[in-house]
Amino acid sequence: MTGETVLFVDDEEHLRLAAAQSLQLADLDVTCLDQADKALALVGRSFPGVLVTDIRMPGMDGIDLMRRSLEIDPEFPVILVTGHGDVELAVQCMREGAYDFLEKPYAPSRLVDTVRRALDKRRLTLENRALRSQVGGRDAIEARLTGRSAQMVALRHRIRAIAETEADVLIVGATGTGKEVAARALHRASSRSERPFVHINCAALPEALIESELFGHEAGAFPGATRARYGKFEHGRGGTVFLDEIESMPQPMQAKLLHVVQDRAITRLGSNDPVELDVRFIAASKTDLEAAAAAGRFRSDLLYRLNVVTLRVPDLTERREDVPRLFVQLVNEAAARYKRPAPAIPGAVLNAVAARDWPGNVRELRNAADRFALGLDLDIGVNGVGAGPGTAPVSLAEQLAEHEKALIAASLTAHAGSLKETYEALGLSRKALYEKMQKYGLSRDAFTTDEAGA
Ligand SMILES: Nc1ncnc2c1ncn2[C@@H]1O[C@H](COP(=O)(O)OP(=O)(O)OP(=O)(O)O)[C@@H](O)[C@H]1O
Repeated sequence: MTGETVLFVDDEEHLRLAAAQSLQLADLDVTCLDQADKALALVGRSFPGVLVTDIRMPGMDGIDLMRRSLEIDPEFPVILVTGHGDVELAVQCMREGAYDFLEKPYAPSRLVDTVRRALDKRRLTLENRALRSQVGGRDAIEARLTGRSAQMVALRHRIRAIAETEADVLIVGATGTGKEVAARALHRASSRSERPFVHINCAALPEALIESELFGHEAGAFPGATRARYGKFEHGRGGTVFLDEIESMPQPMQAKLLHVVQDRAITRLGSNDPVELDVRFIAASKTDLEAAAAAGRFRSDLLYRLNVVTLRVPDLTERREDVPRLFVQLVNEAAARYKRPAPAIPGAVLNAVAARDWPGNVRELRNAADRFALGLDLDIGVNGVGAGPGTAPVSLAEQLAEHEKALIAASLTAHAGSLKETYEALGLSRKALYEKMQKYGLSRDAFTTDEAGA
C-alpha cells in the first residue's frame, strides 16, 4: 500500500533522529514530531500508518495521545515507548487498546520489527474496511435505488464508480425523482459511510440564521449566542454534506459557500481562525442551474465547483417500465409501515398506475401506494389512460405506443415475468408479445421476482 507512514513522537531530538535513521534504513517512511497534538492532527480513520509515541512528554502526553487516537479509530495501532519503571503503566495501556510497547533503551531491530507487524495489521484493517464498504455500498445502492430500466441501471453504475472518488457531486432531477435517495446511496457506498450524512435543505433555512446554522458560532458572536455552537458543516466532518435545493440558496450565502468548497475550511461566526473541513459536498437541484447561472440567479463559479460530477435522476415518464414494479414495492413497504397485511393488487389497478403520468414522480407514486395500502380510493380512474397532465408524446401513435409499453410492463410485473401468463392475459400470441417486447426494449429479466438485478 502506498503512503504507509510511521508517526514517531518524542520531545527529545536525539531520540527522534535515531528512530528516523533506524526506520529509514529498513525502508520505512517516517514522520518525526516533537508534540503529541501535531501527531493527533494527522490521525484519521483512513490514515495508512501507525503511531509510535513516548509516554512522558510536556503538554499532551503519550497516553492521552493514544486515547484520543483510539477514539478516532479504535483499531489504530499505537506503540508506546516507556521509560524504566513505566512497564506497569504500559500494560494497563495495552488493556485500553495500545498495540504494543517498547521499553527504553530498545534495540533498533526491536523498533523495526514491532513497527512492521503494526503496519501489517493496519494494512489488513484498511483492506477489510474497504471491502466491507464496497459490499455494503453495493447492497445499499441496489436496495434503495430500485428500478430495472436502462436509465436506473446506468445511474447505479455511475454512483458505484464515483463513490470512491472524493469529487463533489451535483445531482439534478425533477421533484420527487429520488435525488436524496441517490445522495444517500452515494454516501453509503463511499469510504465516508461510517461518518455522518448531514442533510441541509437550503430552501428551509431562515435567511437570518443561515450563516450561524451552517458555520456555527463562538460564544458572544451575536446577542443571544451564550455558548459556542458547531454549525451543520462541522457536524459533517469526515462525512458528506448534502445541500438539497441548492438553487434556493441566497446569493450572499452562495459566495460564502464558494469559499468553503474552494478552501475546505470554515470560520465560525465571531472567530477569525479558519478550521479545516474534511467533507464531501453533494448538492441537488430541481432547476437547470446552467440557465440560472446564465440569468445571474446562481453564481457560475460555485456551479463549476459543485458540478465536477453531475448525476441525473430520470423522471418516471422516462422509465415507465419501472412504474408497476416500483408501485408493488412501495405498496408492500407501506403495508409493512402501517402494520397491515400486504394487499393483492388487481391487474386493473396496476394497469391504471402504469398508464398514468406521475408528475410528482416517485414521491407521488409513493403517496398513491400509501393510499392503496390503507384501502383508500386511488382516484386515478380505472384504466387511467391519459389521466396525467401534459408530458405525453405528441402524436396519437406515440401516445398509444407509450401506453402499450406501460400496459405490457404492468402485465409482466403482475405475472412476475412469466411470458405465457402475460400473453394469455393480454390476449396476444407468444410471437406478438415477443415482438412488442423487442420493439419497446422490455426484457423479461427485468420482471422476474429474483431481486439480483433490482
Ligand atoms: N428508486 C426508488 N426506490 C424507492 N423509493 C424511492 C426511489 N426513489 C425515490 N424514492 C422515494 O420517493 C420519495 C422522494 O424521494 P427523494 O426525497 O429522494 O426525491 P427528491 O428528488 O430528493 O425530491 P425533491 O426534489 O422534492 O427534494 C422518497 O419517499 C423516497 O424514499
